[in-house]
This record gives sequence, C-alpha cells and structure tokens, in this order.
Amino acid sequence: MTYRVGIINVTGYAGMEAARLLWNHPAARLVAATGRSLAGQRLGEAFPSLGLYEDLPITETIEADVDVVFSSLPTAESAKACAPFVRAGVKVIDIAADFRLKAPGAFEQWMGGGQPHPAPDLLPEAVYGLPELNRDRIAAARLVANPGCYPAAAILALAPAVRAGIIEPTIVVDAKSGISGAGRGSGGGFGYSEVNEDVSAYKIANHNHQPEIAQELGALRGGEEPRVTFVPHLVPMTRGIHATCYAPLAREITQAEVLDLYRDFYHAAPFTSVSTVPPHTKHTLGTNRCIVHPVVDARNGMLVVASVLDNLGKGAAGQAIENMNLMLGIDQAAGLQLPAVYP
Ligand SMILES: NC(=O)C1=CN([C@@H]2O[C@H](COP(=O)(O)OP(=O)(O)OC[C@H]3O[C@@H](n4cnc5c(N)ncnc54)[C@H](OP(=O)(O)O)[C@@H]3O)[C@@H](O)[C@H]2O)C=CC1
Ligand SMILES: CC(=O)N[C@@H](CCC(=O)OP(=O)(O)O)C(=O)O
Repeated sequence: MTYRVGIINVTGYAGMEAARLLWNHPAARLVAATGRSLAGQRLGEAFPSLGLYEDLPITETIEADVDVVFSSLPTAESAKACAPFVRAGVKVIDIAADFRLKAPGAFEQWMGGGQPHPAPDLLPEAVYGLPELNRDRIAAARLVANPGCYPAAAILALAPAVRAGIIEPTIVVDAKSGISGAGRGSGGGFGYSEVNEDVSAYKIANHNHQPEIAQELGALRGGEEPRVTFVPHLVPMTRGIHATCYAPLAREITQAEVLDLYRDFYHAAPFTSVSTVPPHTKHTLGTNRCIVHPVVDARNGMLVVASVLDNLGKGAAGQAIENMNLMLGIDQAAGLQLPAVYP
C-alpha cells in the first residue's frame, strides 16, 4: 500500500526538505503541495533541487485525497490550516509550533503574538512528536506537534538524565544553529555578508523554545518543570544544531554508569545514538539522526551533554516523517535510513 501525503506550504525550507525525503519513501508518495506565491508552478520547476517532481503542481489548497498532511506554515498560521484535516480524519503533523505548548495562555504568550489559539479544542489531544519519549502516543494520535529544532536537540540530550533523577533541575542549554533555522523568509540580518564570519547570541532569556524544553523535561519528572536557561546562537553554517547542556549532578555517578544509562534509554530508538566522542553537526547533515555525548565532569560535580542534529532533519522534516511512519503503523525508519552528507 502507498499512502498519499500532502504538504501545506512546500515553499519553505522545512516543506522542501519533507518533499526531498519523501521522494524515496517506500510506502508514501507526495501527491499534493501548497504554496502561496508559487501556486500554479510545478514543484520541480519552482525548486530545481526538487526537479524530480517534474509533474507535481503547487496549488493554493490541498484538493486531492490524502492520508497524511504535514503543515510547514509559519508558526501561528498553521493551526487553522491543520484543523479541517484533523476533523476530516486525515492524520496531521504540524511542523510549526502551534500545538506544542499545553499550559493555558502559553500559545498566546510565546507563539501567537497575543492572539488566541485558532483551534483550542484540538490542543489537548496533540501529542508532542518526539518518538524517543512518546512512541505509543504518537502511533495512536491523529494530530502530532512536531518538536522545534532546538528543543529536539536539548530534550534528547537531557531526557535520560532527567528521568533517572541524576541531575538537579537547574539546567543550562547553550545552543548553536545554522542559518537555515531562520527559514527562507528570514529577511534582514541573515544575508551572507552579515552572517558569514560572525557568531551572536539572540533572544537570551526570552526565546519561545525555552518553555517547550521546560515543558517536556518537566513531563519526565511528574510535571515539575526544571529551571532551564536557554541561550541560542546563530553560527555561519547552513544546517545543524549543536546544543551543549549543563546541569549539576544530584549524586555521585561514574562516566561508565552514565553511558549505560543513556544507552539503555535509547536502545530502541532508531535515530538517536550515544557517542563516546564529541559529535559534529556534519555527522547528521541531511539525516534524521541525533547524536548525544554525555560526560561526567567529576571535578565540578556536573553533567555535560553535547548533542547534534540537522535542524531540517531530526529538527523538522525528518522527524515529521518518522512521526508519520508511527501514525501509519509502518516501519518507524521507513525512508529515513540515510548516511550523512560528509564532508
Ligand atoms: N527552518 C527550520 O529549521 C525549522 C522550521 N520549523 C517550522 O517550520 C515552519 C516553516 O519554517 P521554514 O520552512 O523555516 O520557513 P521559511 O521561512 O523557509 O518559509 C516560509 C514560507 O512560508 C511562506 N509564507 C510566509 N507567510 C505565509 C503565510 N502567512 N501563509 C502562507 N505562506 C506563508 C513564504 O512563502 P511565500 O512568501 O512565497 O508565500 C515562505 O517561503 C515554521 O513554523 C517553523 O517554525 C520547525 C523546525 C525547524
Ligand atoms: C536560527 C533561527 O532563527 N532559528 C529559529 C528556530 C527554528 C524554528 O523554526 O523553530 P520553531 O519551529 O519553533 O519555530 C529561531 O530561533 O526562532
């Protein structure tokens, strides 16, 4: 059986990456793709990198029968486009941030610019789409909230330690992102001459991924959110997230015990692996992989975890396809077993 997939807003980086990854999927086919300014063009004509899609038209809305829809609209534009599909029984994966935050008022404060949520009735049922934590719930869901790119890296770095209670709930996440994290529509300040040879922090102490990280780590400790200091940085590479996460150890533990704990936690996860050496963002480029590297800093009583992924892979479109596979009840890794692009 081949499942029929639609992408709402194929014209952004996340939508384009979903189309790229779907090309070789053994059980799913892209049959509809929307785009605002490019409607009427063929996908392969609009984007030469997707030239294999020479016959697929970009349309204003999805009219074809579909089994699954990905939405990669800008955050706060996405929920109202997803809602009719969920209500019609189509499985929906929202790559935007509209269904991620559960606390009352959180969407309005962090994602919606003060505007009310467009589909508040669907918010409680949306499952946070990180299979390493929520595999069975994703498989049963009709609406999945795909994680943000920074939260995916940070949560995967910290989840085993938080669940085992080996760290104090005072966490620092120091994260770097490639420029594609800001999207195609990112506008001023992201030109080559501005970002090349430049590194800067941004949105210190007020980035909308901080509550997402705290919410999901809190769920691993009975709902009590840890204190999370999150500092994102922009670095001059195209793709990739590198998160270095720090927390005080709650008890003495050896490096070997921590490695065992992490390996045990991720033993059934096809895309998250535990490394004994510092991972590079390029080890995940173009893939759905996340690599975590936990280190006990015994002199200071700290756990330090380095984590890498591709913001458009495990941070967006790859993750969305992994979630789709689970929702369809097919092999979790279908279409996603790819070596990284290296060097
Ligand atoms: N980039 C990343 O690494 C990640 C992105 N995401 C999420 O995925 C979603 C898409 O991000 P990304 O692909 O980076 O976005 P981009 O900035 O690459 O693309 C946005 C596209 O959306 C179109 N667009 C803008 N506003 C609207 C609108 N109101 N209605 C319809 N189309 C619109 C624009 O096309 P045009 O003007 O031509 O119509 C533009 O090409 C976002 O919600 C983002 O939060 C999630 C994780 C990682
Ligand atoms: C480098 C950069 O600008 N990154 C984006 C995050 C990427 C993203 O799209 O995250 P959401 O899915 O949660 O919107 C940012 O910091 O806002």
